[in-house]
Amino acid sequence: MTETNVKPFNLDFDLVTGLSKSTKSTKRHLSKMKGMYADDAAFAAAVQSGDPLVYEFYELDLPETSGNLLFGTSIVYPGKVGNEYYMTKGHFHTILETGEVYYCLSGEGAMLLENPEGDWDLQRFIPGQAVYVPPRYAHRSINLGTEPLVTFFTFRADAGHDYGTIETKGYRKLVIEKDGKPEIIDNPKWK
Ligand SMILES: O=P(O)(O)OC[C@H]1O[C@](O)(CO)[C@@H](O)[C@@H]1O
Ligand SMILES: [Fe+2]
Repeated sequence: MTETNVKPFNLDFDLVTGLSKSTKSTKRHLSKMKGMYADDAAFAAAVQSGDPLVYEFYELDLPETSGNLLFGTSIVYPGKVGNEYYMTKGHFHTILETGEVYYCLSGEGAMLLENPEGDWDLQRFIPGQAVYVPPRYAHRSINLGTEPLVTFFTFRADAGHDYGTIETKGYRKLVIEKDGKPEIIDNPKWK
């Protein structure tokens, strides 16, 4: 398939659950996130006792060209590993200069962003709020509530996902629960 012969189509995404009846999601269980949470003992215990589903999202089968847009929902379930909220792995785009847009449909949480130059930011997700991920920023969604955090995203189809940097270096910041409230702290594992 080329960019020019993709036909118009539509897909359903539930506004509350984020799930689609017409296409299959990609699921990430906790065991796929080794080393990403600060508390290794809490991580191992949670994997041992059932390896919970942390998040799922939709990956469209479109040609990965600069003229196409990939889109779908991302659903981060509520929960914590130790005192750290459930989150996505997070990634830079392989083409670092490509941005992305997220729009929160339900739940509450935040997007943690950081660029290679060391700037970082936490943008709040509440239903109806859009968050812009500028070029160069790694992005990770975090569920800070008690319901699934559902966002709709779209980005240039050739952007690609660079997980390596986050897997080896980690994020500069973490979001943990302290006295019942989210708090941003330095990541003790950041290299
Ligand atoms: O790529 P991660 O960090 O595992 O998180 C997946 C999310 O990121 C995206 O790749 C969009 O940036 C979606 O496919 C999905 O919502
Ligand atoms: Fe992305």
